[in-house]
This record gives sequence, structure tokens and C-alpha cells, in this order.
Amino acid sequence: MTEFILKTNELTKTYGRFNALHNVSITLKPGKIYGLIGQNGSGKSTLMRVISGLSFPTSGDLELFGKSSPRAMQIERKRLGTMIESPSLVLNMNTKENMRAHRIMRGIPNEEIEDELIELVGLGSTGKKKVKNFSLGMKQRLGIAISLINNPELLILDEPINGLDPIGVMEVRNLILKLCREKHITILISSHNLPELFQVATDYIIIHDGEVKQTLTLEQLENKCQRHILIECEEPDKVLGILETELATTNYKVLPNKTVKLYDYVDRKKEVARTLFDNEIMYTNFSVEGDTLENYFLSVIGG
Ligand SMILES: Nc1ncnc2c1ncn2[C@@H]1O[C@H](COP(=O)(O)OP(=O)(O)OP(=O)(O)O)[C@@H](O)[C@H]1O
Repeated sequence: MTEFILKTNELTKTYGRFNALHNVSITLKPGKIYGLIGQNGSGKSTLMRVISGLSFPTSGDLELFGKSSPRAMQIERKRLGTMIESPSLVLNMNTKENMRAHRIMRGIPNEEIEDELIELVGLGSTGKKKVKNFSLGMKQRLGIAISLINNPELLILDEPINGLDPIGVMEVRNLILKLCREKHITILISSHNLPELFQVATDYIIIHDGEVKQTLTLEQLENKCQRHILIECEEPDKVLGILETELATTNYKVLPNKTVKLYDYVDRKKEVARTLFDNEIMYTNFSVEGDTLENYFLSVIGG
């Protein structure tokens, strides 16, 4: 298996003097769901367009499935599926007709893939119903089915849950998880809604004003957001001893910089401080940390 599906190195895209992307360096590994999170106008679609070959970078490099020459990339891009901005659907056609049109346009001979994908995205019962009468969620799922027609290894979905009602969101979310878990497709999905992405993504790329501000795994994000008491001290081992014997908790983490994160007693911090004091533990910092997803996102983008 390729170690990296995609690597970008200092990708920049300018429109006139405006930097839509600035020195974007990211890597995507197989089997993951990457959440590209940023406000409106932060550069999400631009990045997706450049990766998909719909737009050229002004400078910087792109490597797809280990290949970087323009000729090789043209071939490797056949391993991508994309739905950028709204799906391209013919409203006067039904599900099957839309699938067929796209299959023929892409030159894919396997007719069976049409029904397979229609079932996969849960549109098997739509029959003769025309797309113009579909809900937004159904249209998004049909768009995703179309983007899967070439059996892609990397799927790029630009705001697929934007504007959907809660049921539509849930259906698209479940579909994305299914594609990753059962079909082993790596997914890059953009949204301006971190709590929504939080339900599906395994990794996060935070973009703001065309710059990647942070990349982090789900575990790192959870750690950042989980409320805890932060204790910085000279002798963390002694602190742990007190936490276990006096406060009967092992729900803590010790960081290499002599810092203890305690996930219990967050709303009873005076009790912890008193216990440490009574046991003659000196600390240099004692504070409650951690945030909501939205606040964390805002702190990263400087809001
Ligand atoms: N063809 C273009 N010409 C000039 N400016 C552009 C062009 N395409 C995008 N931009 C600008 O680049 C910036 C990034 O746009 P982009 O569409 O990538 O943002 P986005 O994060 O996808 O936003 P949204 O969530 O609203 O879709 C925006 O300020 C946009 O106006």
C-alpha cells in the first residue's frame, strides 16, 4: 500500500494579488477521513480544486499516489472521485439515467456499477422519480454515487452536508463512514461546521485565509477539547501518588514537560488544590483547561 495518498508542498494559488492558498503543505494517508475545516472563503474549495486538477497552483508541488510529474498525475487522477461545490445532476432524469450518463461520459464499460452504487447510497427505491423532486440529501447522495463511478481510492467531497436537514446530515454521514470502513476509500471532506465533521473525521486540517493553521488527529483534538485540571510541578510522580491515594483517581495523563492533566474533579478544583497543599506539593501552574470544539477552532484561527 502507498504510504501517502497525497502530499502537497507549499502550494500557493493567487488570483491577481490575492492569495487564495498560501504555502499549503499537507499529507493524506490511506484509510482515513480528513476533515478540512475553515470558514467561508478560507480556501477549502480552492485546495480541493487544485488537488483534483480543476485548477492549477501558482507555485508549489503536488504528489499523488507517489507520482508528481504532470503526465503521471494525469493518470493518477483517475484514482480520484470528486464532488466539488454542487453535484452535476440532470434534474429531468431519474437516478439510473443520471448514473448512466456519467458512466458513459467517463468511459466506464461496467454497467453493473450503476445499480451497485445506487444501492450503496440508499437510492435503490427511487425508480422513475426525477431528480428535480429529490430532497437535497438525496441529491447529495446521488452526487456521491456519481463520484464513485470510477471506483476511486481518494474521494474529495466539498461541503457535502451543507444545507441538509438533520436526517440528510445523518444519511450522508453514515454513507461516508461506510465508504471508508467497507470500501477502504480515503476521504477528504470540507465543512465550516466542526461539530459536524467531528462525527466522521479521523484527522483534521484547519485552514484560514488560505493557510493551514493546524493539522491534528481526532485523539489530539479530543485531548485539546476535553476539560481538565492542568498541574505543572517539579515532581509529577508525587502528584500522581496523591491523586491516587487521597483523591482515588487514575483518570490523568502525564506529559513529558512535568505537567499532569487531571480529567476528574474539574468542577471541584479547590478540593484538588487543598489536597495538594495539605500534602506539601508545590506547583507552578494550576488551572482548568480545555474548550468546546467551536472555541478551540476559533482560538486556532485567531478569532
Ligand atoms: N476564480 C476566482 N477568482 C478570484 N477569487 C477567487 C476565485 N476563486 C476563489 N476566489 C477567492 O478565493 C478565496 C477562497 O475561496 P474558496 O472558494 O476556496 O473558499 P471556501 O473555503 O471554499 O469557501 P466556501 O465555504 O464559501 O465555499 C475566496 O476569497 C474567494 O473569493
